[in-house]
Amino acid sequence: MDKSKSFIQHLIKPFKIKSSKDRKNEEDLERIARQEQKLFPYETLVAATKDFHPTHKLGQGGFGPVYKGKLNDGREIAVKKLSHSSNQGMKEFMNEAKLLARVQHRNVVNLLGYCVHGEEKLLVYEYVSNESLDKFIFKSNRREELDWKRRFDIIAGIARGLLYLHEDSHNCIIHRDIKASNVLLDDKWVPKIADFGMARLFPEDETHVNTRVAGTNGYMAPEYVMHGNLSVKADVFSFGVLVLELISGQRNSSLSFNVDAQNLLDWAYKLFKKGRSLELMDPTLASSAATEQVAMCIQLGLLCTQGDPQLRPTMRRVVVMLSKKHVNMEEPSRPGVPGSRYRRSRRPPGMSSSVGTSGESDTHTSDSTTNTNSATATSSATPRFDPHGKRPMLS
Ligand SMILES: Nc1ncnc2c1ncn2[C@@H]1O[C@H](COP(=O)(O)OP(=O)(O)OP(=O)(O)O)[C@@H](O)[C@H]1O
Repeated sequence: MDKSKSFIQHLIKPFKIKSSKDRKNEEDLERIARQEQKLFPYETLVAATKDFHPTHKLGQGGFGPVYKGKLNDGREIAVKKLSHSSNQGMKEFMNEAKLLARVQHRNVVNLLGYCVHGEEKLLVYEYVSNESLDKFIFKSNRREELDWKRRFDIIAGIARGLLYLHEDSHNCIIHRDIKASNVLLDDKWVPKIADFGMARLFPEDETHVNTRVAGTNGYMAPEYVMHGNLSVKADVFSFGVLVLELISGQRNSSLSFNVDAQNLLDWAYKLFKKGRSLELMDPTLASSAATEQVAMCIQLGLLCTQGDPQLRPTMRRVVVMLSKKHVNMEEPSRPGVPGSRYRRSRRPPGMSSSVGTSGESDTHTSDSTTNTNSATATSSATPRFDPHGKRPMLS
């Protein structure tokens, strides 16, 4: 009986007059479908940025100019026009962008979608209203805006964002370019990691040489610079450098005062060994610092920048350490000598793209509980090159 009733209801359902609730549901579904598509019409971006007007330009990065825009629904966006040096085909670009647009986390700059127009390729990001971290920590007139609590929360947020990219997003994403200028701050000082997955959008072939220039930066893990061995531990190294920069207000690549050390890592290690870590601290933090927490973060920064990638903790362990009041931490060994970035060189044949999807050669396995080797660094004797454009020139 019940069965036949439901059969009849099923038959008459399509003929029922739609209620406003039904219509609303349908509209919602359409909206969700459109959002899922993540494909922005070019005209929408032209209107949002006032035809890419120079006054809307936020800056020029290595991948092309970035413009601020506002969508009709009021959302603010940042539109990155990829330079034509990306030799990726349209279909591949759309596939990769679609994949990256699924990467969503509070501590990464979310990619809202993408657009293709003729030869042009564009990425549409959520707009992050405050500036990048480097504009605060290295500028004497802005340092005070970041007291210790804010800096600690920023460290913890970046750690969570990186953990997500490494372990919790659909594919493992090794960022490769963690640095202060790639962390944007929102109006509540929440840190957002920018520029993840760019290597996926800029694959190279042997005939294509991108002229992206990157200067010395002091963030790159030595094993990556020297041997092209890429693993999540390269990001852990860069994260460690960033932690020590956030605490000291000094750039690793250029200490602004005279100390008996080659760079910030070396200085931090020497102070740590003498039991005087806190001397590393930015003087503007004196009144707000929780000294025990600062000392813990210095030790954490040193653990992350150890020369041996296998000794560096995973981001999962970093997040755990940061969430505890008291942690037993290992004694850090000597820091690695950070690498510099030079003009991109050609990629050797057979090198895969950067996101560590399974089956690619830049793979890793993350050990989420221990501090032992979680990186399966590539062990080829031939140096391998990062298709991001930040390559060492080894010859
Ligand atoms: N989502 C965003 N919201 C707000 N501003 C942004 C956003 N993305 C980028 N910007 C700004 O646009 C400018 C260019 O950024 P982009 O990331 O392209 O290059 P960069 O970080 O300056 O250099 P590089 O490409 O070498 O990392 C920067 O000033 C950055 O702060």
